[in-house]
Amino acid sequence: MLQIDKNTVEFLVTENMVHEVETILRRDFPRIGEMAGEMADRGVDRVYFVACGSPLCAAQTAARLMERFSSVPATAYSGWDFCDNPPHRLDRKCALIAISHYGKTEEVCLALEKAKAAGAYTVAVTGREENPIAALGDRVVAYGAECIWEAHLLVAYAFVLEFLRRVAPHPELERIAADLTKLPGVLARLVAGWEEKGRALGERASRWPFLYTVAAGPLKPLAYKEGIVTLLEFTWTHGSCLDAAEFRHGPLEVAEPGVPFLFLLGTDESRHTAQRALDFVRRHTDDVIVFDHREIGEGLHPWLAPMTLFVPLEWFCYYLSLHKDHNPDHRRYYGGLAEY
Ligand SMILES: O=P(O)(O)OC[C@H]1O[C@](O)(CO)[C@@H](O)[C@@H]1O
Repeated sequence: MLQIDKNTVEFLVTENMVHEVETILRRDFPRIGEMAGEMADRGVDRVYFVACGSPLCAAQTAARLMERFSSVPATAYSGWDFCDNPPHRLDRKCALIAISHYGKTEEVCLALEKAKAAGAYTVAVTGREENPIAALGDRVVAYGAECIWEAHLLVAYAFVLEFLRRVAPHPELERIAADLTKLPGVLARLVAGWEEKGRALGERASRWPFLYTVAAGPLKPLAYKEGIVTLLEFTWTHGSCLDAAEFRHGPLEVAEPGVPFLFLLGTDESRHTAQRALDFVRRHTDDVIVFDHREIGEGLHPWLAPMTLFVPLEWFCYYLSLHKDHNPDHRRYYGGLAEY
């Protein structure tokens, strides 16, 4: 196993996570509430999110939340997807929320500029006020955190919860908002309690040549983030992300000994869909790891599972990478190291 000082690894965001989450809940939710008020006042009736990689997955989760509990259309686009084929409807009654941690991702900046030029209400969500994207939108949320998954999810959820509270209230959304106050405590216990389990599971998975990540419903974007963005970019582990709802339509045929799977289980209505795929897989291979919000989420609302499950996954991926003798901060190509 690679020996490195975990305090020097940027990939690992567990140390300040709880404090960062508390700060976003306390400081940014009221500010986002004001922006949501502006959106409501101008009659916004459609929301677009634009981002790439991990922030896109957070945005997809929030867009799904909005569509689940309201009739306000919400779509999350990857940057070039939005720029190349923008939605037909893009006007002053649309809001576009662009998320980019460093605020330099070309296609996210371009999408924001296009939306602003078309008259939409635009918001840049970024790590720091001085990042380039901050100057491009009507409003900025500079969350000042390194734990981007939790930060992006919280900020995107805040837009959904605060906007819908004003234009289309729903009791389930108030339950989610109430449970968000309990999130820091749950995250603190997961950060403290999961390092050793994550290490053991990471060691086990480091012996596998690849990994299929499977989830359903609100956990699908997290499964993509972990199964594609994190496993490929940070741990250099081959793999793919599979939709449990589609598992019967192709993926089930490859289940056999030696084919490893990682399952994310939620407590929302889609649990039975993921459970069914898991039950099938377990009949054909022992190489299965399961992360379950029912076991770790201390009863938090099912739509907070993407936030709780991230912590065991973070420890798991960190130790998977170390057990493969790979520093998760190390890149070969990304970030200008190779022409792309
Ligand atoms: O949030 P930013 O700064 O736009 O960066 C997005 C990048 O972050 C990642 O999600 C993680 O490095 C990449 O996959 C993606 O290219």
